[in-house]
Amino acid sequence: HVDRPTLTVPGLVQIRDILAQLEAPIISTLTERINLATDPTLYSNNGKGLLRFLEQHEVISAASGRYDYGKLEYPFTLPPVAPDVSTSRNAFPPSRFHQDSFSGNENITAFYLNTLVPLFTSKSSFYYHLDNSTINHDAVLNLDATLLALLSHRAHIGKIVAETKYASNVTGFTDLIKAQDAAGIRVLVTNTTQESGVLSQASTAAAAFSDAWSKSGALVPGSFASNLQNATAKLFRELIDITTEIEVQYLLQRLR
Ligand SMILES: O=C(O)C(=O)C[C@]1(C(=O)O)C=C[C@@H](O)C=C1
Repeated sequence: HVDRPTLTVPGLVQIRDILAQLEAPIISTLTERINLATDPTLYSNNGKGLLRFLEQHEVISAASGRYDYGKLEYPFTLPPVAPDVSTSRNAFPPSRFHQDSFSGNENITAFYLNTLVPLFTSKSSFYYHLDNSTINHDAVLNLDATLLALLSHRAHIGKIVAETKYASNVTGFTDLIKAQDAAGIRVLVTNTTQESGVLSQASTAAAAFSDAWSKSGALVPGSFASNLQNATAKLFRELIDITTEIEVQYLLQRLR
């Protein structure tokens, strides 16, 4: 992969801005999805139907370059991008992005199916059908696909968080990487003050979105605001954990 471009990662302050800017689109999509009635059979067999839907869409997305090297977008159903290998002709100095082989998408899918989908309890739909059916598999799956892609992108920003943290503490990380000390790396990348800020901003955004939907005249059940708040809290707690795992796995492979 010598022909891969040399991509330099931004600093931590800028990357945290990028993470913060993804909160509104994520909670906006969650707001739409939580207001559609859900047929649970859509997610049976470990989400087989959802994954089949994703695969058809991801084939089209891949053709437009969505999952190319350095996009920080990773498909749920297609083969992963090959990892980088450092050689003397193709070196990876600190701050140069180094593709690893880990994907957090399996964790994201499991969380989505087991924790988030059960919170999609709306009985009504904003699609009006003359037969009074609230079922709209395609609209539901499209929002699932949009939301999953956003969650995956957000979590995989962890790869560049990891790179920039490595670049600012090369000696500290090198020994841990050589020892393949995942627990030690996890301690070094974790910042609980930052986590609290992320969670509180997500909570503020969820309140703003439920407010805006109600004030804009959308049809919402009485439990909408608290359901959205609850789903958002669970979602961002999990996103931070998966982002952290992606950071750790990235660093374990950083010196390859
Ligand atoms: O901002 C960081 O330092 C990150 O590593 C990102 C992030 C997050 O997912 O938002 C993950 C782990 C840290 O404990 C704090 C925040």
